[in-house]
Amino acid sequence: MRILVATAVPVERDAVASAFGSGPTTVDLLAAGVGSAAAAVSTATALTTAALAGTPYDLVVSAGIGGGFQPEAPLGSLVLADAITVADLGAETADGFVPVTELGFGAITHRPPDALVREAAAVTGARTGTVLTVNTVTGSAERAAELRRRHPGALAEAMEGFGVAQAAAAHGVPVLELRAVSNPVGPRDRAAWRIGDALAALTEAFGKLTPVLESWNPHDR
Ligand SMILES: O=C(O)c1cccc(C(=O)CC[C@H]2O[C@@H](n3cnc4c(=O)[nH]cnc43)[C@H](O)[C@@H]2O)c1
Repeated sequence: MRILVATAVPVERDAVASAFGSGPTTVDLLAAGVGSAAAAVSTATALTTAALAGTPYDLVVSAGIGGGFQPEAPLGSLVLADAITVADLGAETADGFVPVTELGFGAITHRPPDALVREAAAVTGARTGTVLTVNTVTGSAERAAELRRRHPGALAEAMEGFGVAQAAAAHGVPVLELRAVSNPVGPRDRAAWRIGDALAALTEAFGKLTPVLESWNPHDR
């Protein structure tokens, strides 16, 4: 079982690495960049490189900190995606936002394997729900409410999951997204972000999650 974990920034990558100590692991870590496009390019490159070397990945995990919708996803808690949905890929119309799928193009959602999500949530204590991918961090109550109206199952937002999932799908590799909540989705208050607590939660989660991922049989989907 070969696993690729893609974070956005090095501090998130290092938080995941802290879960492994110095022993051998089947997990490779990648700081893939902030935003969906950077994450997609970096992840696709890593997947292609591994495949060409004859050692393809079996699973990709998009991981890092994220905003949590309140009160369902409190600061310091974990959210595991049962759906990875891009929230702002579409068109503004006189009737409001229309996703690209309703315009006849592409996809807006990738779905991680059900059984693996259930098992991973049980071992980490993560809540399961939709994790939105956005290009702009939400900064107002109005935008948060609009996202909740359009995505009633959303528990968290971040900026990379959909890009990582697009790359994984192009390679036929299953994907997970795990977010540790560093801030509420809503009015911007950068001083209230609890990044340290979220990174600690990410480390603890990977300590519990990795044995589950390593023993997962991809045919149990
Ligand atoms: O403070 C800012 O202005 C700012 C603007 C863009 C990005 C950031 C980050 O620190 C984001 C880093 C990383 O964290 C994820 N993240 C964390 N909270 C949220 C959120 O509420 N909404 C979306 N993304 C979030 C994201 O995946 C970034 O990669 C700060």
